[in-house]
Amino acid sequence: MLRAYRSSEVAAAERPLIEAGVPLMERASFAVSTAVARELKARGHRVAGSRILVLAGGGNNGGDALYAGAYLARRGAIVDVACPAGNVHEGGYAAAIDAGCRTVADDELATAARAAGVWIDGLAGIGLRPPLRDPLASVVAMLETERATSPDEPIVVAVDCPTGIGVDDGGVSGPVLRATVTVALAVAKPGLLAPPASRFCGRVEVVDIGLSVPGLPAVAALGGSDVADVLRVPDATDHKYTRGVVLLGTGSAEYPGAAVLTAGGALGGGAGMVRLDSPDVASLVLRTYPEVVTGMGRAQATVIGSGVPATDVDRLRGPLDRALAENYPVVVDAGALSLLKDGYEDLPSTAVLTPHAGELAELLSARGEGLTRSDIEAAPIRAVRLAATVTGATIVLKGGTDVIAGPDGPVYAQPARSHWRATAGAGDVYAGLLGALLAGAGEDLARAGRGYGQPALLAAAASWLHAEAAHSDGPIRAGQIAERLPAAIAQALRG
Ligand SMILES: NC(=O)C1=CN([C@@H]2O[C@H](COP(=O)(O)OP(=O)(O)OC[C@H]3O[C@@H](n4cnc5c(N)ncnc54)[C@H](O)[C@@H]3O)[C@@H](O)[C@H]2O)[C@@H](O)CC1
Ligand SMILES: Nc1ncnc2c1ncn2[C@@H]1O[C@H](COP(=O)(O)OP(=O)(O)O)[C@@H](O)[C@H]1O
Ligand SMILES: [K+]
Repeated sequence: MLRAYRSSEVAAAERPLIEAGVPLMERASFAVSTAVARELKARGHRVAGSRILVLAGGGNNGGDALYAGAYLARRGAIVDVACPAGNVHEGGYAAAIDAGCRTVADDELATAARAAGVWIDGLAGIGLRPPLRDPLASVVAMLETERATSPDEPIVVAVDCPTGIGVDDGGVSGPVLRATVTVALAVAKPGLLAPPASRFCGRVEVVDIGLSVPGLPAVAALGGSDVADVLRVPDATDHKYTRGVVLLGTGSAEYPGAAVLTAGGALGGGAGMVRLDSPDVASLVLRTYPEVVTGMGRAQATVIGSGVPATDVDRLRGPLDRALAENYPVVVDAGALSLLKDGYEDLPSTAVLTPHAGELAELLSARGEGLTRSDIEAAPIRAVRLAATVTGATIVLKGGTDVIAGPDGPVYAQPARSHWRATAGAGDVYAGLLGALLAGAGEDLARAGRGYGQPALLAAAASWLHAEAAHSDGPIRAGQIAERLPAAIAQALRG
């Protein structure tokens, strides 16, 4: 699991170590120099003879970059050092000069940038309060143009974070220096995991510098082994009912395929049994999935709304109210989200809402929170937290990175592995899959009560599996994502 902590929490955890003389900066800069060497080697280059540009701001982030430059110069790299902030970390600068680095004047920066195959971005780290001010703002804008137009794009290694991102809120409010790889010191930071900032980070590598940050992370991203920990694997005592029954109120005469796709998601996600309560589309679903049972009945999780137009959702009130009354989990997707615009003031965390940004904007405005779709896309962490607080429910904001929050606990940010996933019906598969994971835990969730954080964790696990199943180098259909879910589950369980 990648765990991200806010800059104030990192700074508080650092303080006693720094006071005790623990050489955090030496460790950080050594890790950065190792990352640079690894990037060079991966492209068939050696450190000796490579041209490297150190971009050093006036804070400790600049210090890390300068000491890293000194290590690399001692290994034979040709290292230029630019300090465009007007001030500089003195110890780091002295070490760099001592190791043979060359200082670049401000008017030589563009030329030095063009000549270097690697840029080390130490302009600002967790001490930055965006938006970036001049002179750094213009320097970053110039470097970004240089990077984007260069025939040989440089490898940009960001120290701790790409300069310019909102480290704590994941926002982007000015120029940002896009990274190839971000070397996160000790722990990730929210902006490294959550969009839009995470889109500027490249690969995120967390390096151990002997600093641990206590408490729950603000943002987390599950890996395969975390998913394996929460999956319910059947044993000799299980039968279809204990594994979890998913009831689907999905699909309609207008969008019949959504019922097929949610059923595929639930079956592929390991449901013990799938029941379908959508008479209009039952024969279509049975043609693809004869395993599905039609009609109402007991279920440990309910999925409603996928492929049901808002004009036809009244029939879903029954299953929704029953799930809420019995405290069983319910996934509220697509058209069914419109049911929540009136009433349903205080939902439990076992109600999991799966909007895209447009649907979340509509839901929030119906609840008196005037956020537009673009406000939500600019600040998804804030939007899901707000929506979870306002509704009491667990929120899955679907997109290139799924951003998930319950009424408390961390926000989960689960990235797509391929953007070919953005295809019609992929969300229906997700809703069915999530239904299966929730049904597997349904009895426990029903017992645990309203504010329990597990639904958000299960939604994050569903996002990981969905991303894995949708991983593709070319176009993929939603139906194929459903078919590949069993392999994704097996992959998580293999570790
Ligand atoms: N505290 C420590 O000893 C350690 C910190 N580490 C490094 O230190 C970094 C944090 O260092 P600092 O707290 O010195 O801060 P930073 O170096 O991240 O940033 C502060 C600098 O940015 C400038 N700045 C802030 N907001 C700005 C804005 N909006 N526009 C333009 N300039 C702006 C400040 O004037 C200051 O020069 C971490 O990200 C990490 O790289 C590591 O060396 C590990 C140990
Ligand atoms: N840019 C993107 N890259 C990867 N996945 C995406 C992107 N945008 C959306 N997705 C995913 O595609 C699916 C779309 O779901 P949704 O908007 O409900 O569409 P539909 O109703 O057609 O299924 C979600 O699982 C979402 O996470
Ligand atoms: K940086």
